[in-house]
Amino acid sequence: MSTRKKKADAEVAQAATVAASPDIDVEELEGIGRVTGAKLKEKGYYTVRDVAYASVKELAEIVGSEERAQQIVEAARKMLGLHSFISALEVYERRKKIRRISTGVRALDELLGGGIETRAVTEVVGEFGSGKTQLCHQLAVMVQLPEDRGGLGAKAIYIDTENTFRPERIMQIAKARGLDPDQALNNIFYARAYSADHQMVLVEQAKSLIRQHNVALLVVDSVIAHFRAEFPGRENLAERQQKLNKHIADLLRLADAYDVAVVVTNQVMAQPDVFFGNPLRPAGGNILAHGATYRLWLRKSKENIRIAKIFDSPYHPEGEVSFRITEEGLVD
Ligand SMILES: Nc1ncnc2c1ncn2[C@@H]1O[C@H](COP(=O)(O)OP(=O)(O)OP(=O)(O)O)[C@@H](O)[C@H]1O
Repeated sequence: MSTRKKKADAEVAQAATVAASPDIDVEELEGIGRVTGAKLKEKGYYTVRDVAYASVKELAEIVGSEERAQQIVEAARKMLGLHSFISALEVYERRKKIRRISTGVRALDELLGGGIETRAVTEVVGEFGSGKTQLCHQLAVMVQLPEDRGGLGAKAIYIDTENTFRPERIMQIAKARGLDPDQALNNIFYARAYSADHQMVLVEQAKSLIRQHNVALLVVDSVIAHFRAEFPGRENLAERQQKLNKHIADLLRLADAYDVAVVVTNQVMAQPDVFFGNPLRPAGGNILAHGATYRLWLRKSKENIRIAKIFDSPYHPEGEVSFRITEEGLVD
């Protein structure tokens, strides 16, 4: 395993442990030592979270020095995934490491600045039949192509929540792109998610697959279906949003730590205030809006023509392009 993957692995495992159990005993903190752990507990700092938000000065009185207190606070914040400031240069360097997967549609790639990005969560939104699942199938093939043909020579993981995955369609698209259809299927790890909890567990399991294989794409089609079904109505909205928020945060962490492109599809819902702009809005509202790095809206035009538009992106000018869905997949 490469050092990069090992480091990512450790960070994600840590974050996952914390997410699963937010009240981790302060003694679990790396390098804390039993004596210091006991002292902290004596003074009321029982959990990693207590320490992460503590004042360095107050902790210094317990652990003996400000330097040691600072180390402890930083370790706790790291364990909780509470990253602090980084330089703008580091932001720039990180952005340079982003890789792209071609969608197979030149106009769409141009709109996306070269293709679907790794280290990001791309949300594909659209009405029934707008082509969301078709795009996911196509990407699961495109990622396998060599770099000079728009791919990353890598495998894909496909989490299917509504039983819409069609291996025959993958074979068709693979063939059209010059890949061996059986091999193309073999390069896709597939799982059907039967509930929201199962879906979240599958994301955990996806991490170990990514560690073992060269995976550069994770698809969740559709990301919100189980959450909507299990937490219906306004009375369950808070719980649903909270759970969905955790799921999206987990996907974002995975994308960033493992240099993977995460693509989630989302349904659109009618909104009550149809007189103010678009009568439709993506399900899950702000959770996905804040979580997803990019939002791509697909719309059915006439016959097999589809319109794609990016919205809510800090990096891209809003614009739209059209493409077709044919036997060969998505084409210009
Ligand atoms: N082999 C094919 N040849 C041509 N067009 C196809 C083919 N397979 C699918 N399509 C087109 O794709 C459409 C289905 O798109 P897709 O399943 O991606 O929609 P979706 O946005 O995922 O919808 P939903 O929300 O229902 O899952 C079909 O209606 C058809 O127009």
